[in-house]
Amino acid sequence: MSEFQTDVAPLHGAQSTRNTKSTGRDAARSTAMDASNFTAENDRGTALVEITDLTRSFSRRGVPFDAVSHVNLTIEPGEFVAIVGRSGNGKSTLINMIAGLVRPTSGSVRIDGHDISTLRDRELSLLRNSTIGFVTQSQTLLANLTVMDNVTLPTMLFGMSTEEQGRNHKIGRQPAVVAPYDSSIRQAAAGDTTASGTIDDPYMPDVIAPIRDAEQAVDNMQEVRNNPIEDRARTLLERLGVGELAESRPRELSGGEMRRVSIARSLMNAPKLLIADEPTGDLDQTSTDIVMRLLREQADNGMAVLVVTHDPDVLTWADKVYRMDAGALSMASV
Ligand SMILES: Nc1ncnc2c1ncn2[C@@H]1O[C@H](COP(=O)(O)OP(=O)(O)OP(=O)(O)O)[C@@H](O)[C@H]1O
Repeated sequence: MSEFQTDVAPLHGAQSTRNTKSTGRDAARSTAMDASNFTAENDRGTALVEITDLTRSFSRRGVPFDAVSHVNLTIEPGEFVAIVGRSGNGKSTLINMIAGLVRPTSGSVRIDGHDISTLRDRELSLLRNSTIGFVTQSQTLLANLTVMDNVTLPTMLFGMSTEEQGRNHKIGRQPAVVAPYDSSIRQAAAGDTTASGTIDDPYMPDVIAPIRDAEQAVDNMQEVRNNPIEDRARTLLERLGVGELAESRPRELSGGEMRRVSIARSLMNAPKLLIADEPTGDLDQTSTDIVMRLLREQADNGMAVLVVTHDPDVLTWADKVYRMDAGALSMASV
């Protein structure tokens, strides 16, 4: 077993989504988020993602059209799904609806047993922060933080103590950290005006959880030095081939390096569902293989992985490949 598997994989294995009963992560999460009336347990079946007859309409020059049209899709824990399709065919709109960033026109998205259309903004934010890791197509690292601070920042935003993090780590539990939803992190970085990637949607609710003491969280970064959270971040960065960049600033990184750092950040929370929009977009073959091997391992440890890609190399790692064509989703032959 590799060093990475020793240090990182047990976090996933210990709370495999194949076991959807209450886990240490659930307990820690509810404590840290004060969400006693909200659990992310999937008590309605085994599928982590259930999309039913999902449609999203936009209009262009006054003419309505379906960017996503009557899509049905189910993703089980441990399943690696890839979606391909030409530009403008609705892939990003679909994954943004799955992540709760864009409201459907009709149809439903059920994540981990919850119909997200029935959730209030705060509940949706909690579900997303506790369940989903999201790697966006655009770069969203915070320019005024180091790579290490970017990767560990999500663990700070809900204020779990270092002691608590260490306790959970020792027993193989997932610390109560938030999935790195890029916009919320961007907002958390006071004065950061360089990050991009805002999803501009008139129907998008304010689903970003209020970030308590975000600036203080950044100030408290030193507190997490030499603790299990930082160890995990470093292990992920090393696994992704960017470990030596931990103290660098994003402006010092290439596009492919930033992409890998974003992937590390998305995995910090060991989310039940990882959504990645073109995760290998800036990467050469070697780096693509490194990233895909890591994502494949996450799926093998129970994470549901959904990747949108134009990269044929990615498809060989997936369990299922779908094609998006004019908003309609169909199974693709690879
Ligand atoms: N907010 C919006 N308002 C109007 N039209 C939109 C909006 N967002 C997306 N669209 C349109 O919906 C269609 C699908 O866009 P989407 O970004 O989902 O495609 P995509 O398959 O992800 O493309 P790419 O591969 O280039 O990222 C496109 O025609 C796009 O112009």
